Amino acid sequence: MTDGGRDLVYLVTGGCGFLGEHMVRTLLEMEPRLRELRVFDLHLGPWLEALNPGPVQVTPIQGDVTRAEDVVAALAGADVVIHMAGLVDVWGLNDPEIIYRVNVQGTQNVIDACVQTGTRFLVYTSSMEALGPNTKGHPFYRGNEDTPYEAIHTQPYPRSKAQAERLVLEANGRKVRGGLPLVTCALRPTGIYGEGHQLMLDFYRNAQCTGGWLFRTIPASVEHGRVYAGNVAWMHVLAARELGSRATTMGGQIYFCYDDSPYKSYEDFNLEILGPCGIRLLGTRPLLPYFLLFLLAILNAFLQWLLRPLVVYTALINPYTLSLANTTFTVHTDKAQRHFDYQPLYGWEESRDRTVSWVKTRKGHPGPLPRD
Ligand SMILES: NC(=O)c1ccc[n+]([C@@H]2O[C@H](COP(=O)([O-])OP(=O)(O)OC[C@H]3O[C@@H](n4cnc5c(N)ncnc54)[C@H](O)[C@@H]3O)[C@@H](O)[C@H]2O)c1
Ligand SMILES: C[C@@H](CO)CCC[C@@H](C)[C@H]1CC[C@H]2[C@@H]3[C@H](O)C=C4C[C@@H](O)CC[C@]4(C)[C@H]3CC[C@]12C
Repeated sequence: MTDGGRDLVYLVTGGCGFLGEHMVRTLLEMEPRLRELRVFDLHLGPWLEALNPGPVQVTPIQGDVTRAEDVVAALAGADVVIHMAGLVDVWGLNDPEIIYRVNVQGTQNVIDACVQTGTRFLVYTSSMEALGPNTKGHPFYRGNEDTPYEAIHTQPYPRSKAQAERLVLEANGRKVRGGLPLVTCALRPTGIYGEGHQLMLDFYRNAQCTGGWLFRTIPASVEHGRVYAGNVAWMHVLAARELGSRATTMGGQIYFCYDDSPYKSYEDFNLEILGPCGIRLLGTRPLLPYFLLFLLAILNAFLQWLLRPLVVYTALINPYTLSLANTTFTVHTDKAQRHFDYQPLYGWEESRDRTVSWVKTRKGHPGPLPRD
């Protein structure tokens, strides 16, 4: 070991995204063996500049996971890769072919680069959507990694996450350069919230336009899984740290991401954050009958199709997001604790308060913000 035990090189793909920034900051704070942290992203954030100089060398790498040569160059000499770059799109913003290229081919490129360069440990950020909810609306009520569930993927984003996850798990045990086996695992967050969560800010700003009100559209009884970004990042730190010594247990495994965030409907959960920011939720039951919302979702999908040659029209509600928001999907598991001693770093109150404080700092700011 060198430099006071700092001997490891990590690469985080997608390190400048919402979760990526939490990942980078958590690694710097919580991984004492880190010598160099390479932050790979299509778009580099200006906040990276403030991280050097420090005890860890932070190396920003502007690159594209769909370009195999970019990935190989970034990975050469790295010990661990945390692969979270991806297109998160359930709104039809991107062509399905592009989603496939980034999420699936990009992941294959990361695996191939591990083999080529000799990087032995790969943690993949999958999603609950690799499993569900399915389009039949089957509830997944506080399930775990072994709960049987019929995964049906009709949409490009969840399909791509399921395909990429499979590639990662199947790559476990492949021989990398030097002859040692690759060790992989996949983490499946549910809906992530926290500082930098753009969609939370969008709900906040929408409510400001209606005098501080949000209107209930989803029954309070529909539970939606949520997890704090700082805990998701912490789970990645621990998984990456333990993959070497617990390869037999952890290699090729999936883990749901979980913490103490309460089980609530999507809107009731958002209110836990937005309530302290002065927002109220109108109605104890949905204010619009479901069939009207469904018609609105269909209309939005039709408009998207109609306008496609001219503009990419997107709306929050489409048939898929509506079905997602209206289907119970929550997890209750301790697999990560059993396999690699995971305990949430932040309790619920702290996770909530950190997010509330962040929303409040954005309060008076007009229009969309660049991430900082
Ligand atoms: N946000 C959630 O609720 C959630 C839930 C479950 C899983 N996830 C997964 O977590 C990961 C991060 O999601 P996020 O919410 O931070 O999204 P995000 O869009 O904020 O971050 C993704 C990052 O990947 C980068 N990226 C996109 N295409 C790239 C390419 N071709 N090459 C290199 N970098 C590229 C983007 O520039 C961005 O910085 C994704 O893999 C996503 O599927 C997110
Ligand atoms: C009916 C609307 C009025 O309030 C609410 C619509 C909410 C939807 C836009 C969101 C409901 C569920 C969200 C998704 C879920 O939290 C899990 C996800 C998995 C992850 O991999 C990416 C993000 C997302 C798809 C997330 C996106 C937003 C919702 C569909």
